[in-house]
Amino acid sequence: MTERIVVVGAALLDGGRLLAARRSAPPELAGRWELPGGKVEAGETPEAALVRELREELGIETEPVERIPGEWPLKPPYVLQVWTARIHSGSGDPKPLQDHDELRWLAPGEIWDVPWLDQDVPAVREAATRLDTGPR
Ligand SMILES: Nc1nc2c([nH]c(=O)n2[C@H]2C[C@H](O)[C@@H](COP(=O)(O)OP(=O)(O)OP(=O)(O)O)O2)c(=O)[nH]1
Repeated sequence: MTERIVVVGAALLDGGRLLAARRSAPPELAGRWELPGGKVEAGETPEAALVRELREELGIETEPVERIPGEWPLKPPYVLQVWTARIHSGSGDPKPLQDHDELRWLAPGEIWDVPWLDQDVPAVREAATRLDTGPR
């Protein structure tokens, strides 16, 4: 069996906008934009990993809403799964505490204004279709 490690990404939706995060490391990914998140650890559910990663990386408390159907290959053995998520009220604004050096809330017409990681493009396309109906 080949090892397969799930990376969870958050499509954080707020006010009809999607949060994009610019990676600061490693060098081959730095400067490109992604959905914040990270690797699911042993014994952890993807939803718990998402909440933990967003707390660590952005300093926010969040709630996963729904899994976006599909799974996208990253550098083996990693695969990307994406959940839409919302920020708890009173949690404050996300801050680039770890792994990122800039954050942007993208309105529907701005989704393709940032250079996403190539492997994130199909997932972002799916996430963008949820903007109209996402939490406000
Ligand atoms: N978080 C995240 N990682 C992504 C995306 N697209 C993509 O190729 N990756 C890659 C980058 C990394 O090689 C891997 C996830 O690593 P990470 O650095 O975000 O995860 P982590 O916090 O758990 O990592 P670590 O520092 O604990 O090793 O997946 C994405 O949209 N979000």
